[in-house]
Amino acid sequence: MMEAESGCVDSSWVEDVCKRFVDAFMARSSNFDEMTSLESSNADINMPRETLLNMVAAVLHDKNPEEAAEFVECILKKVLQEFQHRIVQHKGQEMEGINCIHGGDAHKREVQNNELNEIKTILERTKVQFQDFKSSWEREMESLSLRMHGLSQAASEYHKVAAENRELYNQIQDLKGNIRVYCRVRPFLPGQNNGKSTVEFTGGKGSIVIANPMKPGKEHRKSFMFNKVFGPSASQEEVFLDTQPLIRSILDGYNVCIFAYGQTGSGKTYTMSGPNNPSPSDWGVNFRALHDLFKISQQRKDLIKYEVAVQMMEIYNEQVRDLLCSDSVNRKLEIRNNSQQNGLNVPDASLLPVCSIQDVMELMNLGSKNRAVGSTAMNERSSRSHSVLTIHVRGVELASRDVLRGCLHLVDLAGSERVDKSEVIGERLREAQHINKSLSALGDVIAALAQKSPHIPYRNSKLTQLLQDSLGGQAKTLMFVHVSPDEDSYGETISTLKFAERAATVELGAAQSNKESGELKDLRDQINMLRDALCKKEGELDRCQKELRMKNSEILLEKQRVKQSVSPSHSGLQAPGLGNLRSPLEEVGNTEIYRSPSMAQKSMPVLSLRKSSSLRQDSSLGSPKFEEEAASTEVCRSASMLQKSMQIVGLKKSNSVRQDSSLGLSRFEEECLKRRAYQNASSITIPELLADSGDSISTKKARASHEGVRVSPIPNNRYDAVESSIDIQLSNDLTDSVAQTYTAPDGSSDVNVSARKRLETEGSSSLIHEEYAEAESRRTGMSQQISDVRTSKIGFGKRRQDTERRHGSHHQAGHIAKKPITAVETADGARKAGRSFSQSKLLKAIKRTTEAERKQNNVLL
Ligand SMILES: Nc1ncnc2c1ncn2[C@@H]1O[C@H](COP(=O)(O)OP(=O)(O)OP(=O)(O)O)[C@@H](O)[C@H]1O
Repeated sequence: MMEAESGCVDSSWVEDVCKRFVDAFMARSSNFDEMTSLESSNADINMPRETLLNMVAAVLHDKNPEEAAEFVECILKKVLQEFQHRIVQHKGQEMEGINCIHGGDAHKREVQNNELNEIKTILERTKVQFQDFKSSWEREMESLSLRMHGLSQAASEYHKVAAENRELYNQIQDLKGNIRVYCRVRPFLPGQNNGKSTVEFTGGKGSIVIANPMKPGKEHRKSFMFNKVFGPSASQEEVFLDTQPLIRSILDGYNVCIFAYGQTGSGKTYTMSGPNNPSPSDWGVNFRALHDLFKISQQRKDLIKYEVAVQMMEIYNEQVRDLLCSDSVNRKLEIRNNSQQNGLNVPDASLLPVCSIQDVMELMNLGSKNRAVGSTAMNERSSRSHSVLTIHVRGVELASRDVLRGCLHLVDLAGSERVDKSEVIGERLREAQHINKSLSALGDVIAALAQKSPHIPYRNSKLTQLLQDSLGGQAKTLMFVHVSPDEDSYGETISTLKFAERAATVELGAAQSNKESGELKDLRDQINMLRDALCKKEGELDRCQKELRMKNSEILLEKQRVKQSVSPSHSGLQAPGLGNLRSPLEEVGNTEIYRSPSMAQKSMPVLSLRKSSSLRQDSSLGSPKFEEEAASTEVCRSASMLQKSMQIVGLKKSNSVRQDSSLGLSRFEEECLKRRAYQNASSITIPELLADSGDSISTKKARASHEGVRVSPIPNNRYDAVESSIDIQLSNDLTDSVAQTYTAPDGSSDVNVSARKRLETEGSSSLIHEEYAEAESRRTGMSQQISDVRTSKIGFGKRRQDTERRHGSHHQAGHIAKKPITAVETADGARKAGRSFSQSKLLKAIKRTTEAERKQNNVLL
C-alpha cells in the first residue's frame, strides 16, 4: 500500500482496508442474519455493506494509515452498535410474538421489560401531559362558555330589540293606518323560459329591482320598496309568517282585510288558497289564518269564548253571488255600506258557523266548486271573478262579559289581463271587461285615498263597495301584490308594482277594536227590548184608537138615527131603536176586560167605583174579588138609578141617599119607598091617560098632536145629555127602561130589552147576567105597580095636579117625557161629583128594599 503524494492514503489501500473491516463487521453481525432469515433481509443487510464501504471510504480517504485502523475500528464499532440497536428496535415487534409463544429467553424478556418500562414511563409522562392538557382545556372551555353566554345574551337582546323594533314599526303603521304591501314573485312554471327573468333583485328589507329585458343598462332598471318582498323560492309558510300578527288582532276585535292583487296567472290564488288539493305545507293564507284563529281561540278558551262563522261570495260580472248557497247563480246579494253593527256587509249571504279547520275546508271546497273559473291563454284555471271569504269572530270575555267582534276579509281578486294577450272572446271577453273595469275602479279609489281626495268613488263598482270598510274604515289592510318573472309580463309587472306603491302610501287612520263592554251590551239589550215593547204598545194603541173611532162613528150614526126617529114630526110614543142606543162594549163594562187588574182600575170611573185599596193594581187581586166589586158597581148603578128615579118624580135630591157608607138602612128603606112612589108615578103616566080617557094610544096621540102637545118620551136634548155623560151606559139603561115603559101601555112592557140585547151581543158575562136579572126584577116590579095603579089609582090626581102646576096643562105628555131627562142629568152630575156608595151595604139594602117592595105590592094587591 503506498502513501499518496499529498500525504493522503492511497485509494486502493483505503478500499482494501474498508473491505476487510466491513467483512469483519458483517461477520460479527451474522447473528442478525440468522434472526432475519428472510430473503428480503439480505438485501437490507447488503445495503449497509455498501453504505459502510462508502462511509468508511469517506472517513479514511484523508487519514493516515496509522490512525486509520484505530479510527475505522472505532467507527465501525459505533456503527455496529447503532445497527444492532436499530435492528433490535426494528425486529423487536416481530420477535415479541415469537418470544411469547416460545417462552423467549431472559434477554429478550429483559428487553421486553425495558421496553415495557419505557412504555410505562412514556405512559406516565403522557398521563401527566394529558392532565395538564385537560386542565388547560377546561380552563379554556370555561372562559369560552363565559364568552358564549355573553354572546347568547347579546343575541337574545338583539332578537328582543329586533322584535320590539318590528312591533314599533307595526304600531307606527297601525297608527298611520297604511295599507301594508307584501310583494311575491312567482317562480317560473314548468315549460317557461327559466333563463331570463325581469326580477333582477329581491332584498330582505323590502326592495325589488325589475330590469327591462329589451333595454339592458342601469337606467332601465326600476326599483320599488314594499313592507316585504318574497322571492320565487319563498315557501307558503314564510309568506304567512308576517301575516300572523294580523290574525291575532282579529281575535282582539279588529277588522282585517287581506287581498291578493296581480296580473292573471301571477299566483294570487296560490298565495291565498294554495294549489289544488293542498297538503298542509302548501296551505295558503286562508287555511293558515283559520288554523291560527282556532288555535289561539282554543288557547284563550278559559278567558274568552269565541264563535266563528264564515261567509263566502264572489263578484262575477258586477253581481254579488253567495258561494255557500246551492242556488248561488240566481241569488243576487246586496252590499250594505258603512259598517253594519254586526259587521255584515252582505247580510243576506249565508253565514255558516264553523268549529274546526275541517269545517272550513269543507265550506271552502264547496265555495271553490261554485266559483266561476275558466281557461285563458295566460292561465289554465283562471279565476273569472273576485272571491271574498269573510270570517266573523265574536268573543265574549268570561269575566267582564265584554264582547269583541272581529272580521277577516280574504279577497282573491280576479287577475287584470290584456285581452289581446289572454286571447279571450265571447263570454270570457265580457268577464275580462268586467274584471278590468272593477280593478280600474279599485285603482281610482286607491288614487283618491292616496291623494286624500274629499270624494272617494267607492260606488263605481261592486268590488270597491265591498272593500269600502277595509279601504276607508278602521280596518287593518294588507295587500299581496304578485308578479310573474317572465319577460313577456314586464309591462304588467311594472304597472302592478306602481299600483302597489301607490296603495302603500294610503293612510287609513288608526285601526280600532270593536269591543263592547258587558254593561253597555246589557243597556243596549234593554233599549232594544223597550223599543220592541214600545212598538207593540204603539200597535195596540193604534188598534184601540181605530176601534174607538169606529165605535164613535157608530154612536154618531146611532145618534143621528135616533134623532131622526124621535124628531117632533114623529108623534109615536114608541122611540124606535132606542133600545139599541148602546155604548161600546168597553164602556159598558166587560167583565172579561175587568179581569185584568189594570183595566179594572181604569174602568172604575166608568162604573163609578170608588178607588178601593183592595182593588189596587196588585197582582194579588183575584178576579172573584173584582167580580164582587163589579157586582157592587151594579148596586151603585142601581143606587144611582134610584137617585135618578127620585129626581124624575120630582123628589129633591136626598142627602140620605148619599154615596156614603154611613147610609142608614132604615133611612134607605124610606128612600126606597119614595122611589117606589116615583116608580108608581112615572109608570102610571100613560096608563093613567089611558084609564082616564079610555082612548086608545093612537087616539090619544092624535089628540095631543091636535092640541100641539109633543108626546115624545125622550126629547132631543136627552141625547146631548147622553153624549156628555161619562157613564153613557147608565143613561142608556135608564132611557131604555123609561122608553120601554112608555111603549108598553098594557103593562106587559119589556123593560129589559137592552139588557137582553147586551146579553145576546156581549156574551154571558156575569155582570150582564146580574144586570139582566135586575132589569127583570124591575120590570116585574113596574108591571106590578101598573096593575096596582089600575086598581087603586093611588095618588094619581095629586101627581097630575103637581105636573100641571109645574109645566102647564098643555104639555102634560111632554112633561112626563121630559122629567126623566132632567133627572138623568142631575143624577150624572151627582155621580160626577165623586160621592161613592158603600157598595156591599147598598147591595144588601137594595135587596132588602126589593123584598119589602114585593111584600108591599102583595099587600096592595
Ligand atoms: N309561488 C308559487 N310556487 C309554485 N307555483 C306557483 C306559485 N305561484 C303560482 N304558482 C302556479 O302558477 C299558476 C298560476 O297561479 P294562480 O292560478 O294562483 O294565478 P292567479 O294569479 O290566481 O291567476 P288568475 O288571476 O288567472 O286566477 C298555478 O299553476 C300555480 O300553481
